[in-house]
Amino acid sequence: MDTQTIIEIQNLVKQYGSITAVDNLNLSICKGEIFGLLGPNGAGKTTTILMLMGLCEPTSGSISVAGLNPAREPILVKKIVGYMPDSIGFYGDMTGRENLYYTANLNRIPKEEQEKRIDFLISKVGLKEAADRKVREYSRGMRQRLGVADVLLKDPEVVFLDEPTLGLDPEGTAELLEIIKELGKKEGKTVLISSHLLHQVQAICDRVGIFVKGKLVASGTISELAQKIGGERAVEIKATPLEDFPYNAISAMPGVDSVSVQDDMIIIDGAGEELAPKIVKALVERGMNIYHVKVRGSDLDDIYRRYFQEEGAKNDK
Ligand SMILES: Nc1ncnc2c1ncn2[C@@H]1O[C@H](COP(=O)(O)OP(=O)(O)OP(=O)(O)O)[C@@H](O)[C@H]1O
Repeated sequence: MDTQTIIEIQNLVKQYGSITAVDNLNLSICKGEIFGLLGPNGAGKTTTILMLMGLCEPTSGSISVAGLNPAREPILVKKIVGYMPDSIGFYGDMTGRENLYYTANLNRIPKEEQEKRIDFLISKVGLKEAADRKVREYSRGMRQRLGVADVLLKDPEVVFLDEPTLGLDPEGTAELLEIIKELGKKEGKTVLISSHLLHQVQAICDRVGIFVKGKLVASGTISELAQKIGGERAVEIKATPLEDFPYNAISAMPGVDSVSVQDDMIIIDGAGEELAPKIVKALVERGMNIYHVKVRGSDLDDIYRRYFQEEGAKNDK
């Protein structure tokens, strides 16, 4: 990945009266990175995105997007960023293609480029079959895919997606996530996704930032966050036949504190990420069938839960 910084946020604060929506945010995002802004409702994600686009003025602090200051140069910033809000408005009585032409004209994309670009994007988001149907007949998944095409029309360097998969069925979600992933990996676009759907974010983001009450309480890759918080260091395994499980051999492994069985799950306390492959190897060598392996604390759900517990505990003091 190109490690050139494209978004730089320093000491950013946004206050609405007595509410501090964004509280001293510092964050750098690299070109081509897919970054997940995570947090519950009201954590300050949307306010941050609006300030990055120059649609809302910071109370204090500084922002640079591709070298531009969104508060002072909002028109230039709007040329290089694309924004897909959580509910996108399309004209229902126009077709998907017509809606894209409408946006292309609004964005002053030269007429001679419009057809090629729109055809390309329609096929990119998998709407070839549906492009000439009225948008009011579209499913939510199709509308979201049209939304991605709409955002990409002006070929933005940075794409902001607010809760892009909200309300989609699993198939629609998987398709949309694949499209988003390609934006970063194949096209070098920088993508910021605001979401509270952790598994989806985990599947496609290079790094995530966890927001709680306007504060960025942690940021990094999933494994960095797991390390920072000092995971539970337990490995859980489902393997059969359970009676063949080599308790003594596994208990004797350096680092293992204890081995126990909870329902049909074997829990190996003390064993972290490093020991998991060795344990699996030992079981396979003994002819066991493995159905499930998880290093507890390494999952974004665990990390998220623990950050919230920590922040809750601080606020209770
Ligand atoms: N225009 C506004 N006027 C007053 N308060 C606002 C305004 N916009 C946001 N807020 C407040 O700022 C805080 C952060 O809101 P924001 O919408 O940025 O959070 P969010 O993390 O995006 O949440 P959501 O997931 O619900 O969109 C909330 O307390 C919200 O009520």
